[in-house]
Amino acid sequence: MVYTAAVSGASGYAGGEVLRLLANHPHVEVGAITGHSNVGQRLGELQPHLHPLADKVLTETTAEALAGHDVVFLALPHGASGELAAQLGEEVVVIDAAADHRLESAQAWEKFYSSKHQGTWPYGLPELPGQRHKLTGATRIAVPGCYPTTIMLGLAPALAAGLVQPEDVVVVAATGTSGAGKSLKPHLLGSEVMGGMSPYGVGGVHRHTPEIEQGLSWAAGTEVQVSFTPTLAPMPRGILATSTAKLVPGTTEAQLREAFAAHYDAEPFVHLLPEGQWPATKQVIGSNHVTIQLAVDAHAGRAIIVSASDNLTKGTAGGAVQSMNLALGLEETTGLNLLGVSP
Ligand SMILES: NC(=O)C1=CN([C@@H]2O[C@H](COP(=O)(O)OP(=O)(O)OC[C@H]3O[C@@H](n4cnc5c(N)ncnc54)[C@H](OP(=O)(O)O)[C@@H]3O)[C@@H](O)[C@H]2O)C=CC1
Ligand SMILES: CC(=O)N[C@@H](CCC(=O)OP(=O)(O)O)C(=O)O
Repeated sequence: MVYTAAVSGASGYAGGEVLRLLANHPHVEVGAITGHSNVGQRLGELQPHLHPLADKVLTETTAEALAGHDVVFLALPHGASGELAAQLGEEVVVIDAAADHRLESAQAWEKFYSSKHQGTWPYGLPELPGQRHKLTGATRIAVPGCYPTTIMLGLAPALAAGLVQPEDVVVVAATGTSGAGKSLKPHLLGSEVMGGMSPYGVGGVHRHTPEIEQGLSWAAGTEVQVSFTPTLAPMPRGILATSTAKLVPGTTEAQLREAFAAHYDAEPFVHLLPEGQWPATKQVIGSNHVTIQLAVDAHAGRAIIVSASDNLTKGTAGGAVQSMNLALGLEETTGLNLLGVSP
């Protein structure tokens, strides 16, 4: 069986990565590809690494252009994505990389996105407790943000097992520049980014904070409070998140390791590394993997959990294709790479 898929935002980073994965997917044929300022351009000029699709031309991003496909990937800025999604037929499977339908709380949405809440879709992170069955056969899926994917997968097993306290979770994470998209921004110029690191969105104001709290609260079965600080690192791709949480007194490292093993042993894309090995972005670049390692800081009474992902693969497009596979009833791993490209 071959399904047709349209990809909007095909000139951008997320859309480009969706196309890279679909070009190798045995059950998908790429149909319409759409853009905004790059309409009329050949894909080969915009995404030269996608040579099998080079002669496809970007058309205007409209509901009409996306109609007639089995699957539509939305890889557009939030807002534009929500507006378009509302015009798509109910029968088509819509996989949205943007944030418009991720948050259940209208209050949190309005606070962090300053626009009207559009409702919630099944959340495309099957490894989070309780989510996989909602994705099977779904026709609307909201793909998580890249930081939330990496951070929630690192913390969920500890919270679900009740081994860390839910009200004192602290996360500092570094991301590569592609997380900010392909459009020109002065703070992303090579001369600003190369050779140094800098924080941004400090003080609980980053819009991924409510998304991380939402997913971790689902996992914990109680409200989780997170202090999240993102930083920008001089690399094109990758996220490395260091999460710490106060241990429930008496919790041992062995108990934590058991909880992670129970959670992830059967998961193809999430791995607790062997003791002594630590996650590094280079090991996961280009793959749909999230790698995790943990330690107990007995002095501080905290669990330290480090997780790594490729923000464009598992953090966006890989998560999107994994979600599509579930929606269509395909093997979840189809078309997805299990190996990184290190070094
Ligand atoms: N980059 C990442 O790591 C992640 C991204 N996401 C989400 O994926 C989405 C795309 O992000 P990303 O690819 O990084 O961004 P880019 O800036 O790289 O790409 C944006 C794409 O959207 C198109 N576009 C811009 N404005 C409009 C509009 N008003 N109407 C229709 N199309 C428009 C652009 O077309 P053109 O170039 O032709 O103007 C381009 O194809 C965003 O919602 C982002 O939050 C989610 C997780 C991680
Ligand atoms: C470096 C950088 O700016 N990264 C972006 C990552 C956000 C993202 O890609 O996800 P959403 O889909 O939730 O917007 C940021 O911190 O906003």
